[in-house]
Amino acid sequence: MASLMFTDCSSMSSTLLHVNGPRRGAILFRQCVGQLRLRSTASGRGCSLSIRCSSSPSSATSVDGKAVAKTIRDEIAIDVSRMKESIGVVPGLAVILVGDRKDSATYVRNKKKACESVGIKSLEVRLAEDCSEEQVLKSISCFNDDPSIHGILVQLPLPSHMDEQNILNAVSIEKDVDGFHPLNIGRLAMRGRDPLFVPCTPKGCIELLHRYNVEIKGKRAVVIGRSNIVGMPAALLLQREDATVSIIHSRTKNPEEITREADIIIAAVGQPNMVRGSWIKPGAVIIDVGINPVDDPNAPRGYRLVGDVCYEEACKIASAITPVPGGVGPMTIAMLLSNTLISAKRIHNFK
Ligand SMILES: Nc1nc(=O)c2c([nH]1)NC[C@@H]1CN(c3ccc(C(=O)N[C@@H](CCC(=O)O)C(=O)O)cc3)C=[N+]21
Repeated sequence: MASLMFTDCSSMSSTLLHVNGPRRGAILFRQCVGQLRLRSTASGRGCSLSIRCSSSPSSATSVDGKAVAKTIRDEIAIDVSRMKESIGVVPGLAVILVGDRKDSATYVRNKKKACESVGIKSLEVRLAEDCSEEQVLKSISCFNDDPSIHGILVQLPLPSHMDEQNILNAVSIEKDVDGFHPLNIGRLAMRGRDPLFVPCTPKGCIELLHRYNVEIKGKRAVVIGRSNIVGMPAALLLQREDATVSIIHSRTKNPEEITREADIIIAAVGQPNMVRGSWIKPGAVIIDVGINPVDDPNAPRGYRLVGDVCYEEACKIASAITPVPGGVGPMTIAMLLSNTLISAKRIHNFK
């Protein structure tokens, strides 16, 4: 039983914070700057809580990644048909899937569906779990040379007998729509330089902040997690947007204390409900990248998805938060389509 202590709700004062919904009018949010009494019961992975508060607690805006992703797909579809009509080129994405992980197969299917929905051509190569690294490299090389392919994605994780670095390095930097090539990451890290592609998930996180008019410049941002594909590039992107950035990882001594300083939190660790209400500064904006399956016998699939942030606690303290599912996940796929379109436009010099 964890107990989070805020005291005396009746002295709660509030300031109004402006956050705009995507393409909607301004919404006003109550930023709770007073102290609340909050008791939470942490049982296993779930987290339930009860707030005893004399006035009703403020509730965060749900940052609707699903809706924003739909808007972005519509924008992309318009550009794709404009390109096809004026120069006869259809953007093409190649996806390489090695092995038969169920989750990977689902993601790849969703990417394919998303491509179809905007008119991007998609090609899929499936290789057996026990195929050789050379076979993967050969597929990559084929797509590198294929002028009808503008983006190449190697679905991760790869089987353990393969050298991921070796394989990601083989993708032509001009077609690296995942943005995982070291040259792209290096350019992302350097001032005055620009990568050809920004990794999809971090790009989706920043896009959500932009579309909800969350100011990043001069704000304190905390990224929880330092993976090559999300945490690290997310921190680099926030820094490029002039935030003051801290990165929290498994060896950080006082993660809760540091996170509590943040105006913007990007959580990408893969630990269900790790970030609790007590970690959050009132009024903070939270982007939850975690997509963690937890057993739930009542759910149709036998499990449900939860984020890295305890949503029920966080939504009472934050000013805005992404749900899981329906937050960052759909944005990742929308950004993959965006990167594929950017690539095709660049290769064909189409504005
Ligand atoms: N080379 C590579 N690039 C990737 O971008 C990549 C990858 N490998 N490997 C796996 C991860 C994971 N990933 C997701 C994309 C969309 C959702 C998504 O749309 N999720 C839905 C829920 C889906 C469901 O209900 O199962 C949502 O959050 O609303 C999730 C996860 C991309 N990844």
